[in-house]
Amino acid sequence: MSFDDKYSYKHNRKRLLNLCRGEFWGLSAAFVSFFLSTYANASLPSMLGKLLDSSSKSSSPDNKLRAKAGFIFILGGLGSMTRTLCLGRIEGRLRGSLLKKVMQATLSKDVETIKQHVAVVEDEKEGEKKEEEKKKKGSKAPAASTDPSPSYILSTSVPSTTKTLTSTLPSYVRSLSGTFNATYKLLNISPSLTLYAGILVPAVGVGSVVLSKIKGKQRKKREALEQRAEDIATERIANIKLVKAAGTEDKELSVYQSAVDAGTAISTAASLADGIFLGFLFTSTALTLSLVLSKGGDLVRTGKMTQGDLTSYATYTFLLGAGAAGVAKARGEFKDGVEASGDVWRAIDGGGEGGVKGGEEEEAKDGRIEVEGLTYSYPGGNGRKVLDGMDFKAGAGEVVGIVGKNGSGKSTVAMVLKGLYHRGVQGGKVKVGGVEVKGGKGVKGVNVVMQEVGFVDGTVTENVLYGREDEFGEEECRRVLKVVKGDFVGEGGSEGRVGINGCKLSGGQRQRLGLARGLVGKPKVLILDEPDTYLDKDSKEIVKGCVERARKEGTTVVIISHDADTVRMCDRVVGIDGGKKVYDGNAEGWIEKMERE
Ligand SMILES: Nc1ncnc2c1ncn2[C@@H]1O[C@H](COP(=O)(O)OP(=O)(O)OP(=O)(O)O)[C@@H](O)[C@H]1O
Repeated sequence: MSFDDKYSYKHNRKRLLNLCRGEFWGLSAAFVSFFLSTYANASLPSMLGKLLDSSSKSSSPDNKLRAKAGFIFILGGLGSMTRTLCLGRIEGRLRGSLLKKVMQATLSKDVETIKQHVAVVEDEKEGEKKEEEKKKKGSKAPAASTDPSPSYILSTSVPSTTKTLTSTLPSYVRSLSGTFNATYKLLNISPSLTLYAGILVPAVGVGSVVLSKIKGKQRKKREALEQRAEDIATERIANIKLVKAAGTEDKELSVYQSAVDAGTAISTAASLADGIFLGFLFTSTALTLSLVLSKGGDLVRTGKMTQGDLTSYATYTFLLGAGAAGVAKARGEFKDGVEASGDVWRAIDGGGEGGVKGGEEEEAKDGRIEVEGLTYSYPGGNGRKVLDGMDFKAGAGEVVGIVGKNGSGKSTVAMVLKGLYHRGVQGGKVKVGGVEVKGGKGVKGVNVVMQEVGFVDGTVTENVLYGREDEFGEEECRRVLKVVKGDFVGEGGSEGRVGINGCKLSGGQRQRLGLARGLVGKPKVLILDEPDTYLDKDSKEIVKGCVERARKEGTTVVIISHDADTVRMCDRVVGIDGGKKVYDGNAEGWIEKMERE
């Protein structure tokens, strides 16, 4: 079964309905209250007719009838209230549970898969073209699946999935039962008059089929456009400094506006189709009602029908129209919701890509690194070999530099060593401390300080010990902060907050805290990816201090750097070009080679 077959409409609907299983008691209560309110709704027009007949026939009130009417009014009110309450609670619970599952699945995906989303968005236009071509050729292959961003799934697809179950589906059932009930009552009160009301049925049927087809097509386009607009907004806001510094606010606003406008144009077309249908329904209902009332007036005048019956009849005619419109609307919305749920199921299943890391990482026995014939292509990167049979070795406790031009593959080696990139590995062997790194599983005892140090909104201590809080406490934090002279940080010291993504920190402070994080727990291997980018001349001494400290602790240090001073700290240097090792020797030799070239 292919990936697209798995997420067919039938599969998505089955999985959506399966969500009900865990909500048996809530749904049972909602069903009972739904039954009560439907019963009250269905009885209301006949009851009103009876009240009219009773007050027009006699001046003394029919208390029994009034009590029955009062009971029905209260029953209907209570039923509606309980149904709304039950469904609202179920909606909240289901949404919460799906949000958690999507987030869990997103966090368990590998870095390469999450990064790939960017490429999918960029390829959207290409995808649309291919789809058009497929249609022209009459191919029955399933439509290419779009890949919404995790944030779009959390903010849009999950709520529309749960609403389909707790709002659309009940409206569908309510409208359907309302339509059947109204038809039954109409036939019961006057079969001859029902001929007139029957005019509505074929018109509504044809209208609903046409409308749901038009809406289905528009939904797909609208979703893709909404997602595009959200991605643009997220990216531009995250890069607000870039936008402001370049003074491109107006340009970015117009890019965003055209994405929003494209979505609005589709929504307008969908609303127009909805509006035409509902307008048509209103006119045909009004026409039918006027026919019913004029013919019914004749029947009342000739004594074949009471005024109360005619009132009930007119109300049921109206309810039939409203029920049929509700069925058509809910049917289209249900289809949309089932399709939106497909994004949620794909996200929860991990979309067949990446995957959850299984089990504990094995501890490195020592700091040896052995990379043999490593070949790597980025997933979605057109098969280009970023690493092409790369060899690299480091002995325990050695300080080795990985050097080379921009884009030569240095950071990719670091990510593979840490076990963060694995899907793109096409060949070769990677071992750290005698333990093989494979299948997205890293080796315990390897710390990496990334080129862009990441932060979460919390204190300095929380960020330095990030992910290791169970193993280490404040004492370890103080020790590593001292090495990087990190007692500088903010007003609150190590208890001061760094802000969302460390927005309160300077570039140099970020890098120093990154280095401190790298030293936590005296790792067997420490990988430093361009640790000196944001540091001034004095602060570069901090990298030196950090490397010396690691050396003393017997840690193998891998430094990726372009800086000659940093490279000189290394015992040995490995040069890469085009994903291949082109140099293995001392630092001075490499620096001379660079100067010659
Ligand atoms: N997600 C990705 N998808 C496709 N190609 C990528 C991706 N990330 C990086 N690359 C490509 O892989 C190559 C190696 O990138 P890498 O970051 O390893 O280089 P680097 O040597 O560390 O460069 P720099 O010195 O500029 O940091 C580059 O040509 C880059 O364009």
